[in-house]
Parts: sequence; structure tokens; C-alpha cells
Amino acid sequence: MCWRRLHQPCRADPSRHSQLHSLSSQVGSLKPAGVRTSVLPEHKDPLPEVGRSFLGYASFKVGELLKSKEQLLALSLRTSDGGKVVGTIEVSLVKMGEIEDGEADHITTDVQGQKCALVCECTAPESVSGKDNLPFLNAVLKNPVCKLYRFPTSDNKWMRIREQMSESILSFHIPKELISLHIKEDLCRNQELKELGELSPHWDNLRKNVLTHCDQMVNMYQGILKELSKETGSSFKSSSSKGERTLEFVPVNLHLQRMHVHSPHLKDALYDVITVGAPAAHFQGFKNGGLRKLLHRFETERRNTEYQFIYYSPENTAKAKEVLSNINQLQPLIATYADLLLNSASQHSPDSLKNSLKMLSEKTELFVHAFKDQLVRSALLALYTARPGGILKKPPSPKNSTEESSPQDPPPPMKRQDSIPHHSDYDEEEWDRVWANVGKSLNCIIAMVDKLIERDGGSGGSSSSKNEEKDPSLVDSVITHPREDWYEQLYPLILTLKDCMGEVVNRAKQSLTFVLLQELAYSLPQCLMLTLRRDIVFSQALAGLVCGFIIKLHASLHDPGFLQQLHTVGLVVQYEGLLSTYSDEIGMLEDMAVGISDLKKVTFKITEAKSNDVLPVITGRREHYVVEVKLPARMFESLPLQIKEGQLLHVYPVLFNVGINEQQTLAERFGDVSLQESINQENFELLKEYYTIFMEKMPPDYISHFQEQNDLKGLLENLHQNIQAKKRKNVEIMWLAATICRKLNGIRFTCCKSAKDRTSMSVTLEQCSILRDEHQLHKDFFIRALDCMRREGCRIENVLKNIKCRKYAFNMLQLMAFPKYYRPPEGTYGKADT
Ligand SMILES: O=P(O)(O)O[C@H]1[C@H](O)[C@@H](O)[C@H](O)[C@H](O)[C@@H]1OP(=O)(O)O
Repeated sequence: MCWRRLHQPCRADPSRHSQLHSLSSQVGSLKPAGVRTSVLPEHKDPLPEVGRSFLGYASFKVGELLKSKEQLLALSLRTSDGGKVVGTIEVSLVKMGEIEDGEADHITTDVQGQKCALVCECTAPESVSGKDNLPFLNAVLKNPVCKLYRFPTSDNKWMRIREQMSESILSFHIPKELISLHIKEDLCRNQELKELGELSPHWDNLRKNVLTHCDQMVNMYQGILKELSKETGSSFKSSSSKGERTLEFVPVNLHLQRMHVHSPHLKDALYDVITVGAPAAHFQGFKNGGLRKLLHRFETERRNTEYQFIYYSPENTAKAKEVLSNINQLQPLIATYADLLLNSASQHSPDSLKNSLKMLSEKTELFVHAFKDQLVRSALLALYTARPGGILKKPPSPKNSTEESSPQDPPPPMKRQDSIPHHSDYDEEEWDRVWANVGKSLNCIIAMVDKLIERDGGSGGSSSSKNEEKDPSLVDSVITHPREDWYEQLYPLILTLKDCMGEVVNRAKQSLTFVLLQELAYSLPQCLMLTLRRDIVFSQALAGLVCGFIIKLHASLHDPGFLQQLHTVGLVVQYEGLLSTYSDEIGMLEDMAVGISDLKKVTFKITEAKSNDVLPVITGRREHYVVEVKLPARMFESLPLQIKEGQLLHVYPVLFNVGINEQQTLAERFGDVSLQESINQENFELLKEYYTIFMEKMPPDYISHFQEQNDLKGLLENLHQNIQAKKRKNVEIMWLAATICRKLNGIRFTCCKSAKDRTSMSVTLEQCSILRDEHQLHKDFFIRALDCMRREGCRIENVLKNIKCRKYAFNMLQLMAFPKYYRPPEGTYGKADT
């Protein structure tokens, strides 16, 4: 690392001669050096000339400093004529991590005359756990801002802090990936709606209407994707662009906020927080509230409107989508394995034949299993009644096993269709026969393979353990007509399997698409706008999560405990919300709560990077996404087997919100804080559940050591009491939740509307509290360090890059309503055009 400019000549402070802050020293320019001076107590002479402002000088060679045992030099401070010794100066090496090609400059901070910390600024990023991680992290993190501080510890030593803030290219990459998937999913659904076959006029009109709107939606997503694709290389959406329509899917002001601490007696430590604007649909606005309320209201209304469409619960609709997606994945796979089997047969290779059969059997069993649900059966019946002339005496019920005896079920649907004659030739058992035929034809293939291998002199029967399940008539027909050409023997059976499968797929797809039609049919534009809103909020939340996950992974790769936790338990992801339950921010919080909860649908998979493209890849659909994170070969190799084998890694998102500004005061006095209370209560339960799984699944050795180090139970109890206490602006909740998250190796987030002002107050407070509690920051320096970080640190740069002005957007009146430690120092806040 190098300093462009070194310490300014020292100016003697006429009022305080005992301690000087900085001094002109001809220090070389390789490493930053900390400088401490003192004046000899007996020195009574008037100050030497040089404008009375220079106390003296000293010089040294950088090499000497580097070679010195303590990396510290004690030098005599001499008057400018080289005569008298007027004091001493200590120069010590401040090694803040390696920086290549870095530029640095220094700023002296002087908080109301108290010299508390040396702050340096530099532009180069820092390696976290070895330089080798850098290229991979650099592919994700952009435009780092670094600040270096020195603060005294309680035993009068120095701790060195490196604060770093970086944007992420994932801010744009993830939304683009996700929108592409939405387009794919919706195009496929629209196609399936078109292929639903002939419907009676009522349903046909409904379908046409749905298709018109859905096509418009797809066009809209395509338009947004096109606009976003123009933003090549972008990695930051500023708070002032919150409401821009084309950037709606992009998270606001997303950054990694990192604190790297080197303290004298302790191991170096790294503290990361992802800061981001609360995931919310700013362009759509909050006049009618946010997702939590909108979804609830929509579902209640839909449930109570019982004509024109059939009510399927959100769980059933989700199940229909899942089965459809399984079918779409499994059918081509089975076809491929069936062809592989034929290929092995034509090569007359018993081993290869057995292997292909094994794979074919596994996938076909999954396929058959996918249709076991009662939903398919009831949907088939519903679709039958929607065909021209098809009506039942008894209306279909969309019940499934979980819903079967719910007394609140809505009355039977389809009341308005009694103009269609009541006759039915619907054969309820036909589906069972079609479905069972897939299993039968598989059994037939298994029997034939066994037979062929046996006749060939191999160990027949080994290819299947299910002989007892085979259909005897089919087996007989195989045995009584043996032929020696394997391919010819198997070909007709494979053809039958494919035909049977085609029949099942056709029926099931149509019936389940009919279920999806019901979801869209009610209150069409509103329903699609809700989906859009949810997609937008989810996209912002996911971009942050993927960023947090990758950073956590890189920072903890060397920790076997973490890796074990990752694949056996999964990671807790804790969001600290600072939104107020008043006015528009109620809607934001309602959006955020759903967006964060939706992250449960995400799992991660770590793969080996095969090229320079290390950006994550997303697959899946709205109900479930898999994010593939790539690691370079050497890092990938060091992972536990389970992770290398592609095990899906889970996340457990939790949100705790405490409004802190003047709006929250209004909410507490004249409004309603119940939203915040219920969110905190619900999420406390989720956090407790995670802790229980953690305790159950981690090995006993790990747990006993963990318990010795951390009183998680006590912290959870404390958090619970604070949530129950319903105290105003109870910021203790945030501190406890964050502490629990850190102790559980989780991923930390802090959010407010823009992640600029309140977030900056909170992360700097968190950083200084960690320094005080974990690194013995001298108690007299707590406030000074806090003010220093807020005045000179990365977060004021965050404000600058968002609104082109170095002022937190608070006024005096607002700040009076803030909890004490959330107020920035004088001169750093004021009217800012946000
Ligand atoms: O980063 P935020 O705290 O969401 O910024 C707020 C700020 O807290 C508030 O005092 C000010 O009046 C503005 O509303 C800020 O939000 P912007 O989104 O306008 O930056």
C-alpha cells in the first residue's frame, strides 16, 4: 500500500502541548505509519522559530522501521536548527492488509479538538482469506471504498480497523437472470393454456381474456429485460433512482459493508453487513399498502367469490405448478434414459443395459409418484365439467389431503353453470388405469431385461428387486416369445412406455393448467399486478441474498465448522429493518416482509467454475429457485463431499424491524405499531426454529464447544423478552438479533428505505459496539470513534455517491426523535436533496 501524501507538518497546539497529533516526518512511502508525539515535560523554552508553529522534526528510513523488531521507532524530536531535543516521537508500522495498485490519502480527524483516530482513505480492495479469493470476489464486488482507522484499546494499545464498502455487480445480474426465468415460465404457461383443448363458452372466454393479459405481461417483462440489458457493467442503483420503472427489479443502494479489525492481542476479525434499501415496489407505490396486506386481502376476496371460477387454495395452486414443472423435467429425462436403454440393447452390453435400466426405473418411479396427489384427480374432474357438454351431477372438489376436513372450505363452485345438461359419462377410474399403465410398462421392461440377461448367461434378476410387483400377464407374454435380438425385444416395450407416459402427461398437464387458469381468472389485472409486485420485491431481495451468500462463503471457506453447518443445517440470514410503521413506510415494510419470507424458496448449490465466468446462475420457477455459485477448482476441492456432490444448501431468512425516526414517534403516539410487533414475533419463532435445528443437527463436540463460548439460549430469551416488552423504539431488539446472527455464523443485513442515512447510523453503531465489546475499544473513545466513522468513513461516501452531497438527510427536529446513538455528529447532516 502506498500513501500519496504523507503527514502534514505538525502544528503545535498552543493550548495543549502535551500531545501532538501529526508531524512532518520524512517517512518513506511504502506502508502507512502511525505517529505519536510527546513534548518533553521539562522543556520550558519558548518554541523555536519557523513561525512558532513547528515544534521540531525527526527523520528515519522506512527500511529501519520495517526491520525493527517491534515495528516501532522512538525518535528524538529536534528543533528546526537541529539543536535541542524538544520531545520524542514514536513511529509505528500500520499494516492494514496488502493493497496492490492502491492509492491512499490521509485525512486527520479532529473531533471537536480531540485527536482520536487516524483515518486513511484508499481505493484498493483487500484480500479476505488469502489473495487467491480476490479475482473471484472482484468479479462480484466493484468500486471499493476503504478507510483505515486507529483507535486506542482499554490497555492503551492501538487497534487498527479497515472499513470497506463495495458495490456488487449482482445488483443487476440477478434481476436479469430472474426476469429471463419469469419470461420462460410465463411463456410456457401461456402455451399450456392455449393447449388446454376445447372448452365450453364460459371457460373459453375466460381463457381468451387471461391469455390477452398474460401476453401483455410477458411483453412487459421482455421490455424491462431489454432495458436492463443495456446497463452492461452496472453495479449500483442509487437511492434517487428508487422509483425508476425500468430499474424496479434492481435493489437500491446495495453494498457490502465490511470491518476488518486487527487488535493487539486478538486474532484478526472480519465483520460483514450487507446494506440495501428495503426490497419494495417503489414505482407501484404504497397507497394501498404493501404485499403482506395486498396478498391477504386478495386471497380473502378470492376465496369468498364463488362463481365464474373454481377456488383453489394458494397451496394447491403452488402444487399444480410444482407437478407441472416436475412433468416437464421428467418426461424428456425418461425419454432419454429409454433411448439409452435401447442403445445398450443394440450394443448387447449387459452392464450397460443394467445401468440404463436403473436410471430409467428411478426416473419413472419419480414420475409415477408425481401424480399420486388427489389434486390431479379433482382437477381432471373439474376440467371434464368445463368441456363442452361435460357437467357432473356432483361438482368437483379441489380438496387434497391437507385440506380434506377443513370446516371453513368454501361452498362447492360452479353454481352458475346449471344451464348445461346434467348427464355424465365421466369414468373416474379411467385416470387410474392410464396412470397405472406407466408402472406396468416399466415392470414389463424390467422383466424383459432380466430375461435377456439371464438367457445370455448373466446374473439375471439383479436388474430389479421388484419381480414380485410385475404384472404376471405381461411377464408371461415376454417369456413365452423370446427373441435373441435385445433391441428388437425391448423396442416395442419402450414404445409402449413412451405412449403411456404421453397419455398421462397430456391429461395431467391439461388438468393442472386448468387449475392455473382459475388462479388467473379472478380479478385478472389485479392478480397480475400482484404477481409483478411480488416478482419485483423478490428480485431485489434475491440480489442481496446472493451477494451475502457469496461473500459469506468466501470469507468462511477455511472454517470446517461453517462448512459443516452449511450443508447440515443451512444458514440463517438476518435482516435488520429500520422502517417506520407510518405512512408509505408501512407499505414498504409489508413488501419487505413478504420479499424476505419468499427467500425460503431459494436454495444454493456450489459447483466448480469451468471458465472465467464465475457469475451465479439461477434455475427454477417462482415456487423454487436454485442458485448455482461457482468456485475455482482449488477452492471447490477443499469443500466437504456433500457440498461437492451438489447437495442443496438452505437459507433461513428472518426479519426484525424497529422504526427509529420521527415517523415512528408518530406511529407510536397516534398510529399503529402492530405490524412491527407481529413481524418481530413471527420472526422470533423462525429464529428459534433455526436454533433448534442447529442444535439438533450439528455434531455434539461442536455443540458443546459452541455452548461454552456462547450463551445463545440466554440471548434468545433476552430477545424474546424485548419483543414482548413492547417498549418504544426498542433498539435492543436489533442489537440482540444481530448478535445472535453473528454467533450463528449467519448473513447480516441492514435496511431502511434507501440504505443511506438510517442504515449508515446503524452499521457504524454496530461496528463501534463490536469494537467495544469484542476488541476492547477504550471506553473514552467509543463516541469519538462513532463520530469519526460517520464523519469520515465509508458511509458518508455512500451518501455522496447516492445524492452527490456529503450530508445525511436529517434535520435537527428529526434527530431529536432518534435514539441517542443513532444521531450523527454536528456538521454531517442537514438539508439534502434526496
Ligand atoms: O436512507 P434513509 O434513512 O431511508 O433516508 C431517508 C432519511 O432517513 C430521511 O430523513 C429523509 O427525509 C429522506 O426521506 C431519506 O430517504 P431518501 O430515500 O429520500 O434518501
